[in-house]
Amino acid sequence: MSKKIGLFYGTQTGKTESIAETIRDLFGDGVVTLHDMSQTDKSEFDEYEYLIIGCPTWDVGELQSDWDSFFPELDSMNFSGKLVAYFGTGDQMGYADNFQDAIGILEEKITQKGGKTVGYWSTDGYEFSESRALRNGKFVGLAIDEDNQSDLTDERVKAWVTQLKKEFAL
Ligand SMILES: Cc1cc2nc3c(=O)[nH]c(=O)nc-3n(C[C@H](O)[C@H](O)[C@H](O)COP(=O)(O)O)c2cc1C
Repeated sequence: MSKKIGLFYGTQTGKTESIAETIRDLFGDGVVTLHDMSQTDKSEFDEYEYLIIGCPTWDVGELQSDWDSFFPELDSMNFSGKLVAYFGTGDQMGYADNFQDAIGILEEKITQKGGKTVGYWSTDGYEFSESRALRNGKFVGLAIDEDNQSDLTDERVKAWVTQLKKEFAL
């Protein structure tokens, strides 16, 4: 296995895809390969020991549809030995009781299948009521809100990528 990072994302209206492209660019040439879950086979995960998982929350607390279709496949996959970082996009005002649930759902399953989570993210600066993405008071990964806080996106993504470079020990 190489020290390359596979970034697997789903998107409905393009916001998560745009963040995925920014993350790829910030890591620099040839480090991150993007995989759109609308056209991804589970064997493609085998190529990486470093993974970034991107998923927006849709339909009030649900996975984006491509991740939703793929979800049962995770049961037959093995993430042992892999470091896994998560990022989501969501709407903390419109869906305050389900903010970023999707990355919480994916992290729970992938951790059960042996993945080790990196890239936890503080909840400072967000206002919401409930989220399945919380672990010990932090988000399981980067929480982006393009609907209400797009002005903060660039600095959040930059800070998180800097953090990940250390946690992935690249
Ligand atoms: C019908 C609908 C349901 C949504 N449900 C949630 C939700 O439960 N939690 C959340 O955080 N965001 C929710 N959102 C906001 C989206 O996750 C957000 O706009 C996201 O950035 C879309 O990403 P995409 O463009 O990559 O699909 C919802 C948006 C819509 C239109």
